[in-house]
Amino acid sequence: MPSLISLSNQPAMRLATVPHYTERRRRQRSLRDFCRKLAREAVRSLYQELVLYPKPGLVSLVDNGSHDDMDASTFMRSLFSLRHYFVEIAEAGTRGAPFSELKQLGIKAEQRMLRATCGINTHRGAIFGLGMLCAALASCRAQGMTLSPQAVRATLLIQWGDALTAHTSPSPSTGDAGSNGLRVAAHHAVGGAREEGALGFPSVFDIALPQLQTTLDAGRDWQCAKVDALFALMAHVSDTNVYHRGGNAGASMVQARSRAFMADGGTGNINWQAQAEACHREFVRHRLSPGGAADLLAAACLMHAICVDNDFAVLKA
Ligand SMILES: CC(C)(COP(=O)(O)OP(=O)(O)OC[C@H]1O[C@@H](n2cnc3c(N)ncnc32)[C@H](O)[C@@H]1O)[C@@H](O)C(=O)NCCC(=O)NCCS
Ligand SMILES: Nc1ncnc2c1ncn2[C@@H]1O[C@H](COP(=O)(O)OP(=O)(O)OP(=O)(O)O)[C@@H](O)[C@H]1O
Repeated sequence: MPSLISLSNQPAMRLATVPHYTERRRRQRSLRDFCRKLAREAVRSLYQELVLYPKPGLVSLVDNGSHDDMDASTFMRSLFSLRHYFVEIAEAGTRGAPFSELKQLGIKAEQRMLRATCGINTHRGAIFGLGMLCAALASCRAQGMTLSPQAVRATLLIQWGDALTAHTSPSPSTGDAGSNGLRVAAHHAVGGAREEGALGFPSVFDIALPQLQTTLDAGRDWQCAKVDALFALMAHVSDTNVYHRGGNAGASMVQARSRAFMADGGTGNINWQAQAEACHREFVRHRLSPGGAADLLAAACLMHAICVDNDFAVLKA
C-alpha cells in the first residue's frame, strides 16, 4: 500500500488534497447546478403562462386568442428551444458578463426561437425579461447574496442598469433593426420592454409578484393568482403589442377592462370566470394581444418560484 506521501507527490493528488482547490471545484459545480435549475424554472414559467386560461387575447391550450399565425404547439416548440439559452445567460451572469455579451446570447436565442417556430415571434419579450432575471439571479448567487426580490432587482440595475438605459434608444450601429416596439415607441411615446428593463422590471417586482402572493394568501389557487396578476399587469403596463395592433384606442380598452375586472374583486368575484372569458372574447374581436403582459407574468412566475424555493416572503399588493 503506497504511503499517502508518495501518492500526494502526484500532481493531481497534490491539487486534490489542497482544501481550497476542492472548495473551489465544489463551488463551481454548485453554481453550474444552480444555473441549470434556474433554466428549468424559466422554461417552466413560460409553460405556466402558456397553459393559463382565461388569458384575454392570448394563445393558450384552449384557443389561439387573437393570433392566426401561432398556437400552443408553436409556443411549446419555442419554449423548448430556449432551454439551453437560459443556462448560458445564467452562467454569463455568474461571471458578471457585460450587457453586450448578454445581448448576443439573446439574439442567438431569438434565432433558435425563430427556427423552432418557422419564423414566428413567440417569446422575444420573454427572452429579454426572463433572460435578464436569470442573469441577475445567477449573479446574486455567485456573489453569495440572498435571492430576495429586492437583491435581484438591485443587482440587475447595478450590473446592467446603464446598458439597459442605453438600450432604450437603440441605434442602427448596434444592430437594432426596426421592430414593432420601436415603431410604437416612436409613434406613441411608449417605452415598452426596453423601458421596463431599464427601470429594473417594476411591473414584475411591484405589480405582478405582490399580486400573485395576495391572491394566494386570500386562499385562492395558483390559476386564480396568475389570472389576477395578468389583469393587474394589463391594467398598468404600456404594452407595445397592444399599441402595435390596436393603437391608443386598443390600449385604452385593455387597461379600462382590466382595471374594471380588478375593481370588481378579480378572481375574488364569484363571476370572475365568466367576466374573464367575456374579456377574452372582446379582445379577440378587436384582435388585441397583450403579449407584453404575458411575458411579464412569466417573469413574475419565475421570481415567485425562486421566493418559494428560498422561503422569501413576497410583499403583498
Ligand atoms: C427589448 C426587446 C424585447 C426588444 O424590444 P422591442 O420593443 O424593440 O421589440 P419587439 O416589439 O419585437 O418586442 C417587444 C416584446 O416585448 C414585449 N413587451 C411589450 N411591451 C412590454 C412591456 N411594457 N414590458 C415588457 N415587455 C413588453 C412584447 O411581448 C414583445 O414581444 C429585446 O427583444 C431586444 O432588445 N432584443 C435584442 C437582443 C437583446 O438585446 N437582448 C438583451 C439580453 S436578453
Ligand atoms: N400566450 C401568448 N400568446 C400570444 N403572445 C404571447 C403569449 N405569451 C407571450 N406573448 C408575447 O407576445 C408576442 C406576440 O404578440 P404579437 O404577435 O402581437 O407580436 P408581433 O409578432 O411583434 O406582432 P404581429 O404578430 O402582430 O406582427 C410574443 O413575442 C410574446 O413576446
